[in-house]
Amino acid sequence: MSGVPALSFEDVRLAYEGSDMRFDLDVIEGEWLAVIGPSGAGKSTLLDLAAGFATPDSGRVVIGGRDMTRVAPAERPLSIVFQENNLFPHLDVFRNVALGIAPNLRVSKGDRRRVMEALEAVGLAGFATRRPATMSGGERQRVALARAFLRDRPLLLLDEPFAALGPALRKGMLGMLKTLRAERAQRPMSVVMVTHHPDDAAEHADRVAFLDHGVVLAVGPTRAILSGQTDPRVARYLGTKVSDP
Ligand SMILES: Nc1ncnc2c1ncn2[C@@H]1O[C@H](COP(=O)(O)OP(=O)(O)OP(=O)(O)O)[C@@H](O)[C@H]1O
Repeated sequence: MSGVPALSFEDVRLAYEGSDMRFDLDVIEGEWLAVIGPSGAGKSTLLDLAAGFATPDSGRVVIGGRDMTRVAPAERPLSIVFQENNLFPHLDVFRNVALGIAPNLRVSKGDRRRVMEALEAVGLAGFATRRPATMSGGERQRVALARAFLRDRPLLLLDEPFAALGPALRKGMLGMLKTLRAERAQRPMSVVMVTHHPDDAAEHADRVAFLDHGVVLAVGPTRAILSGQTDPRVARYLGTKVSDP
């Protein structure tokens, strides 16, 4: 896939005890890239490196054409949604979302309107004064999505944010994400989504990167990668049989 990279890992190396990682990967502006691979492959670490929660031993992390390798997480032009613990438990839903645009929680009238619109967009119009502990997992993840979209950063990192939800709810959440993203088609948000569900990748991703043992073993168009035909190691992971050419 050609185009301007929104995020590049340029020979990024990181060694933890027992695992060596080395990433070379471009995420193209406006694409939805799914990251799949076995447990321990380095998928979350890849996102941590992009977000600045991990610092490479060598190599560069470039976001929007700027070297961000040593830039603090808060200064990076991206949002990240994790599987859980995205919200501050002592703040109500309104404040949790408002943090996306007003880190000191000094909220103008315009901000207030935008927060309420974001909550409405994720179907949580009546939830502004609720605390996260009183909500379901799916509702909490919708709050996190509302905040991510309100922040309006060009890059959205998803670390299995819907993994703890049932299949129908997960599908619904991904559909909502797709809709929210389509609403700003003139400023496409690049998405990097770690998932253990190839079906989710098949439905939403433009491309898939397959990681194993800390390296990107295969990357390419979703259908080609998920067919298992491009790399037998992907086929083994997916449990698919590769037919003879
Ligand atoms: N902060 C850390 N300190 C030491 N080792 C780490 C750290 N973070 C990750 N690792 C190790 O790096 C390797 C990759 O971990 P990572 O969480 O990125 O894998 P993953 O592909 O996301 O796995 P899973 O699908 O199980 O979430 C693992 O061996 C893990 O133990």
